[in-house]
Amino acid sequence: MLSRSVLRSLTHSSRLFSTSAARQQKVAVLGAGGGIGQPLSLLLKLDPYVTSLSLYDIRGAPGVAADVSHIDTASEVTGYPADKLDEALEGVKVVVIPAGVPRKPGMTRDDLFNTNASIVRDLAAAIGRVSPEAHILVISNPVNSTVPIVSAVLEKAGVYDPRRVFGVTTLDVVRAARFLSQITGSNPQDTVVPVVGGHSGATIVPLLSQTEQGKSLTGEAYEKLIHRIQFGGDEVVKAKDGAGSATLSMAYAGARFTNALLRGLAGEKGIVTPTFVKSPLFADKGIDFFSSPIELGPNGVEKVHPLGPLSPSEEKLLAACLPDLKKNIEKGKAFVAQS
Ligand SMILES: NC(=O)C1=CN([C@@H]2O[C@H](COP(=O)(O)OP(=O)(O)OC[C@H]3O[C@@H](n4cnc5c(N)ncnc54)[C@H](O)[C@@H]3O)[C@@H](O)[C@H]2O)C=CC1
Ligand SMILES: O=C([O-])CC(=O)C(=O)O
Repeated sequence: MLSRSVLRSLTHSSRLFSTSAARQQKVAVLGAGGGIGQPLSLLLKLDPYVTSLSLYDIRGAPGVAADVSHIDTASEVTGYPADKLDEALEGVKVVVIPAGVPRKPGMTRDDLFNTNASIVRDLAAAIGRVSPEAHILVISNPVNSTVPIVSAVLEKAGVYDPRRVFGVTTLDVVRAARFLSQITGSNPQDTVVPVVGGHSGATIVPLLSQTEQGKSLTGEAYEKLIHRIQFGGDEVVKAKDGAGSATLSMAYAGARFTNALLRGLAGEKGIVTPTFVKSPLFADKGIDFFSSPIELGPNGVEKVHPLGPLSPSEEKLLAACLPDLKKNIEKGKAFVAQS
């Protein structure tokens, strides 16, 4: 079991905009014109920790910015067209990246690599040049590879701080809470499931044994729930039938993670949530990025929490996760090495 205080923190950190802002920050969204970018920009406009919102896309960001800017919260909103990336990044403390193509039915997240790897690489290079101290929140898939890509680009540029690069895996946590609560009848807001590993299929490892509501689930009910959490993205891809993947639930998850980070940066204590970061947990197996509950603070990552005791089923899930994750990470690194 994770310690009581970590579990309490996970619960506390699973609220969107739960407190009033102590310190505010400039936030940029790269890919703001897209299916995730638009509702994410809307939700960030509502976040009291955001003082200024910089919306960039190769298509449509000024229009989204004009629209969102009419909402009656205090933050300033500016839209930047394709040729104004550097301006969009000036002075930003947090950059959220949902730029890139989404899946269509029949595709894996890894099938997006060929298009999205270079998009993310080029955006990371611009961040490294213009706002090297920014915290970078990567949504673009495949997250298991795009986070190593961003990290390697910053490393090449000599500005890498592993405490400031995050893969956003919050949607897995959101789905786990929702799907489990549908079975148990619990309130999803109080149903906090640590989800660790990576963000695709078998690399997504939900730790139901560590939750009050999930620990007694066994047999077919357990197997079905694990499958649903691991392949929740496919449900949406199938239902959208060629029109993309999760956008609205992802915008919610992205806004929630951004808010958690902003609260940590502002000095709030006890902000703990899973996110895919440079991690020592499986570094001895050559896997140096991993998602586990992370404590967020003024410098970004303050503490990487261990996984805690796993059930025999979770040990099996972890064993299946690690080789896939290793391949995804190595693919990202190799891409930058060859660029
Ligand atoms: N981490 C996660 O849990 C999730 C990740 N995703 C991923 O998020 C990404 C975006 O998904 P959607 O918003 O649905 O796609 P979308 O196609 O609706 O939007 C993507 C946006 O990125 C923009 N874009 C492309 N190249 C760009 C560049 N170089 N600079 C700035 N903007 C650029 C496009 O113009 C478009 O507006 C996909 O890779 C998807 O797989 C989606 C859901 C969940
Ligand atoms: O399934 C996809 O391609 C988008 C995604 O990452 C998710 O919804 O978890």
